[in-house]
Amino acid sequence: MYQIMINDTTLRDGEQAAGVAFNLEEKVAIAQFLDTIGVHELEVGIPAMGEEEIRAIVAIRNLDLNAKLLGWNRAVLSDIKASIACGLERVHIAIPVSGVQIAAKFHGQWRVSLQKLKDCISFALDQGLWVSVGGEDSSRADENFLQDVAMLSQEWGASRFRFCDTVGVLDPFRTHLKVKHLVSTLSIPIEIHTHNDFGLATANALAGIKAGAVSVNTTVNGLGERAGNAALEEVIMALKCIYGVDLGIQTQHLLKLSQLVAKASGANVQPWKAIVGENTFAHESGIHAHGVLQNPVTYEPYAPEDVGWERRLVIGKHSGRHSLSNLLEQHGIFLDSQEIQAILDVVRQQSILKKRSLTTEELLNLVSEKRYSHAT
Ligand SMILES: CC(=O)SCCNC(=O)CCNC(=O)[C@H](O)C(C)(C)COP(=O)(O)OP(=O)(O)OC[C@H]1O[C@@H](n2cnc3c(N)ncnc32)[C@H](O)[C@@H]1OP(=O)(O)O
Ligand SMILES: O=C(O)CCC(=O)C(=O)O
Repeated sequence: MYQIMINDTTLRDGEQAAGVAFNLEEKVAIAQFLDTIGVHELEVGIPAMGEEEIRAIVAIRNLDLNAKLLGWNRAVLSDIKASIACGLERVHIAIPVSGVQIAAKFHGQWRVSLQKLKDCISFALDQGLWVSVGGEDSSRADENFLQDVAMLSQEWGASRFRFCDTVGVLDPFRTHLKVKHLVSTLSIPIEIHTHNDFGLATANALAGIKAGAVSVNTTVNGLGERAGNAALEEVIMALKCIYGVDLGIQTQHLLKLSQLVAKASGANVQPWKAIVGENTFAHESGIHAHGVLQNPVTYEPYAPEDVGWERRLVIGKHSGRHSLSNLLEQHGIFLDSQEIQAILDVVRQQSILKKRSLTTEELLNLVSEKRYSHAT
């Protein structure tokens, strides 16, 4: 596969998640972290939002990061001027391309909106900026119209075109078809931007990449509009482990990054969230724990350290003898199989009553209450 670039939009589309508002320090810390681990490009925000946003973007720009920085703009000249005021050298200009969006936002006047796009690209180029164009709602657009807008963007001087599945309605097969078609007709690179309304954002992002997109938009934890975007950590790890494509990103820090963004966004990730959820390397079920004790590869697709986790064996309703003995032995407690089974029976009852697994302390108390501690 060709060189894939991540253009992370946690600081733009991620922050658009309803109820999320990063302050300047949080935006700076997230940008710095993303840069440190080697993310190639950051969509840092929307300068047109005004003073506060501009201050944060300027602070990020002043960090002199390795990552390229991109400002998001509408096809509105004052937006581009705001990006310039931030000192950004790269601007992304978005334009709706579906019938439904053009009707609702531009009263159907697609010629007017294309003229605005042309004027904005031309103005940005005159100012020496690098320009990317986004086809908002590309997935629902008429294919010929989308093609025309992309070709015109290229002709007018854009250096990249973003294919957006704005409301997350594609599946990987249709994503592949649509992106492949664009890739085969344009000479500028394609970026894929996907949403998770049907839980397919990461799969669709990968399908876009397979079809030839060389840049992919992600957000940490999949944060973003409605059901969110393709998650940075999922795209990176899927590319690495499923396709064997190493983006050169320091994946061992992905968990810490996730925690930083969860805190700043006030949105915790669910325990079963791929890569960064707290259950990712937690094994309770007896059959799984037994397998993992023999060889972790039985139930782990990659090593926990690869993303910053440690493996956890959890004792609860579904545990079996092997993991219980293993845990007790780590505390110097050696029981025979009858004793282990008796403890397991109580563990099951207590887990149901407490509606959770048992802590190590609870388990050790249980053993001593049951007077098995003599077996040490
Ligand atoms: C799919 C996406 O994620 S797109 C990104 C969406 N992100 C955001 O909206 C977050 C930040 N947005 C904001 O702070 C504000 O919406 C602003 C500053 C951009 C604009 O604010 P306001 O001037 O108050 O306008 P408001 O948000 O109510 O309406 C949007 C306006 O932008 C226009 N617009 C929307 N998209 C585009 C576009 N791509 N190009 C040009 N104009 C556009 C709309 O037609 C509407 O114009 P109108 O005021 O002439 O009717
Ligand atoms: O950049 C664009 O064109 C729009 C990006 C976006 O957030 C979307 O379409 O969901």
